[in-house]
Amino acid sequence: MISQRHKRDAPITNWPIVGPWFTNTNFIFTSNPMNVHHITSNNFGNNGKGPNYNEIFELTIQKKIENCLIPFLMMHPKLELRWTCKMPFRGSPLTLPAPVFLDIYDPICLPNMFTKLSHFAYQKALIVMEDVAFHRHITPRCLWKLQEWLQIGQEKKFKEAIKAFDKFLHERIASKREEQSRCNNHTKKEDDNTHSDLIRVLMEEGAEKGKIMDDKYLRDTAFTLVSAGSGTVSAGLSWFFWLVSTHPDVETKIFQEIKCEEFGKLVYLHGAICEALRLFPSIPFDHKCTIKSDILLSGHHVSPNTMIFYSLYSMGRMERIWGEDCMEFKPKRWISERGNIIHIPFYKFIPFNAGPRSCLGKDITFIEMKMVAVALLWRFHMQVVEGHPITPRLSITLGTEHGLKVKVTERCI
Ligand code: HEM
Repeated sequence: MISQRHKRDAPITNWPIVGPWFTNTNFIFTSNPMNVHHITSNNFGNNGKGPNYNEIFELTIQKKIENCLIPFLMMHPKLELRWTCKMPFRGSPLTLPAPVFLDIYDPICLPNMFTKLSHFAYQKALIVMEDVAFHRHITPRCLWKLQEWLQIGQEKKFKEAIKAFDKFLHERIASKREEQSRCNNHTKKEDDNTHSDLIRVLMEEGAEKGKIMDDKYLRDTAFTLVSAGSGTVSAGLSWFFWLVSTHPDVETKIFQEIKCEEFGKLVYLHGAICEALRLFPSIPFDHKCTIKSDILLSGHHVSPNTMIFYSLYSMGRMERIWGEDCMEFKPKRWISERGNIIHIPFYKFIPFNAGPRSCLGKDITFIEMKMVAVALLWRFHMQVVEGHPITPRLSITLGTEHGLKVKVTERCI
């Protein structure tokens, strides 16, 4: 059972908030699934991200598991492992999206262990960018704009982080261009032992069409995918493992399922991942901004240029949506009597958002999370270290404030 402190079973609410003109505060907070359905899908055309959005956000999986994750854990038998960083699975061998998309070396990854590389700087830069973006949501625009102009405080850190992340991406692009020209000079394709990754795929796609993809296009695409897919998956994995380690019955059932079923049929594991993302959605809140005036399905009138905030975190914990056991981690709620996954519309199960602007990485997320869960739970038993505080961390992504501390023991299988 999850702490009642997080429970949100108050009536489905809509709160309009209008502040003084100079604070640019014209918000509505809603947790009504019908309103969310209306703004994300039915009346999608009327709800953009708002004029300030761009300012706010200036901003071969199997191989990876086998070469990095498993060797890392096997090297540390009876390991008491603590992912001390704020995002436990970040900067650890489990940070998959960037290595997969950008073919970067991972210092912990065998055989790169002894190579001196400091690519984790890009992860730190991403965390700073997310924190500052969160601040921009809760600070009056005139204040953070002033900080930006004076280049002080959070805004100074933001500029430095963007610069560091850009440097990292441009280095990757330059190295891929070099690799490509080396390959072009080779006549035999068999000699090509370079890896396939996002940048290379985009370059090759351009070459097939007779185009050269410019650095800006490559940088922007890589930036979107790495920033959207890095912290979200790491946060989802952290909460998933915390929930599984604190619910031994669930761990046993997942283990039994992995033993008996093929990867594509892991229904109970799928339910457990949905439950983890329901209770701890990696992106805890979202917003839209109206273009023209509108009437929400709850009957509320909204004027143009109003920010409508909806809490994905609260909506995952509401009795009216999920029933009396809404605070329980219950993978079974996702499984029908016939043993299939129950489909729940996205405006109710909201972690990936709903409508045309929903997450493009949903399918890859389930594949990644299942692969990591199978690889780890099959070989290792994880036990959360008692007394270590587990508190959600407020940012654009919902990490754990003090990291996750678990004792990892190899199973006898
Ligand atoms: C636990 C994992 C994930 C969660 C919970 C999640 C959640 C979300 C949410 C809530 C949005 C909407 C954000 C908004 O309205 O501004 C979004 C958008 C997006 N996500 Fe994910 N995401 C996850 C993983 C990923 C991964 C792994 C990728 C890439 C491979 C990805 C790529 C994207 C992209 C490109 C968008 C922008 C879509 C658009 O604006 O049209 N996501 N995601």
